[in-house]
Amino acid sequence: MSSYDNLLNLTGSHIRGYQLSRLIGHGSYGAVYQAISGLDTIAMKVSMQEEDLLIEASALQLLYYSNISPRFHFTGKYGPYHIIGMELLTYDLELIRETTPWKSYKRPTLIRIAYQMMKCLQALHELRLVHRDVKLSNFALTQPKTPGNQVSVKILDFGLSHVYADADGNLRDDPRDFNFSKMKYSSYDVSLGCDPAPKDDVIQASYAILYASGFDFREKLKAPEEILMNWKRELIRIPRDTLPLMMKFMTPFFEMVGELNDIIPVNHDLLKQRIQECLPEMDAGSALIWTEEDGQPLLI
Ligand SMILES: Nc1ncnc2c1ncn2[C@@H]1O[C@H](COP(=O)(O)OP(=O)(O)OP(=O)(O)O)[C@@H](O)[C@H]1O
Repeated sequence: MSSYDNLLNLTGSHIRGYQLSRLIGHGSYGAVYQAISGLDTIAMKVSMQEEDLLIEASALQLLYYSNISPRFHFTGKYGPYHIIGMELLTYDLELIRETTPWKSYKRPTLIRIAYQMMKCLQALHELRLVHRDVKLSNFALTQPKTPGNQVSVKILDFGLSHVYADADGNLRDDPRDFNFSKMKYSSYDVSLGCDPAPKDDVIQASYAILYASGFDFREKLKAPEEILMNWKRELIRIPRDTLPLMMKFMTPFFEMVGELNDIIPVNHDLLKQRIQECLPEMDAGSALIWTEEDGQPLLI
């Protein structure tokens, strides 16, 4: 058995001058490790899927200066695996939601998270990139900055992303030919069979925001196809009546999400403005702070 037989067993391996020190997590085809070289600690994604990993690497390079995705360091090979070295983030937003006592974010935190999610999508879409796999666990926090422990939200996992248009605006097909209509958390249009467009990233983000608020989206996804489709349609058609009680305060945002279509480009600035209108007494664009309360990590 060679030293790289098992993707999940690479702790201790030396790759590109880094030693893999801890398995952070794994997805369907790859694993992410923490890797250390002297004082430098990074994240290393190791995967069997060459094509998706190369697409992820090029997306991260394209986004390098936008500051909304992990900073790209390098890409390469290790035995049968393809690797990406990138900035190490801390916890993803789903993990934090799960560890809070009420399994939800409080309004002022939620509003700032939503605002930063829109900033992430704005930067992507301005580079004609669609993410196509937007969910709460694909957003993660940066390492806290001193002084003040400020953190920001970055977007992860570009394996399913796609540059949807060239510089002249001509639409580009993805030869990988994924079937996004089968993805449970696809937007209504995509569930019907339409190609995912920027507005569908925003709609998926609106589901992630609902989930972050404490709404049991995971349970909703288990509902029979017809009921789920009906809910997705009603959420964009009449958000005021479809939103759960605790989320009615975000109606201005959801109403605007409901008006999005594939003809008029997404106006991210207006979406951010709508998020701000949902909780006027607080600055939605202000920084998130990572702290501790009774020994428990807390995001405020
Ligand atoms: N740069 C990073 N810094 C810190 N953690 C990361 C980084 N990139 C990914 N992770 C974490 O590593 C884990 C695995 O990520 P990965 O993107 O491979 O799979 P996934 O999103 O969990 O699953 P899937 O591939 O099925 O969507 C996740 O928990 C993710 O939060």
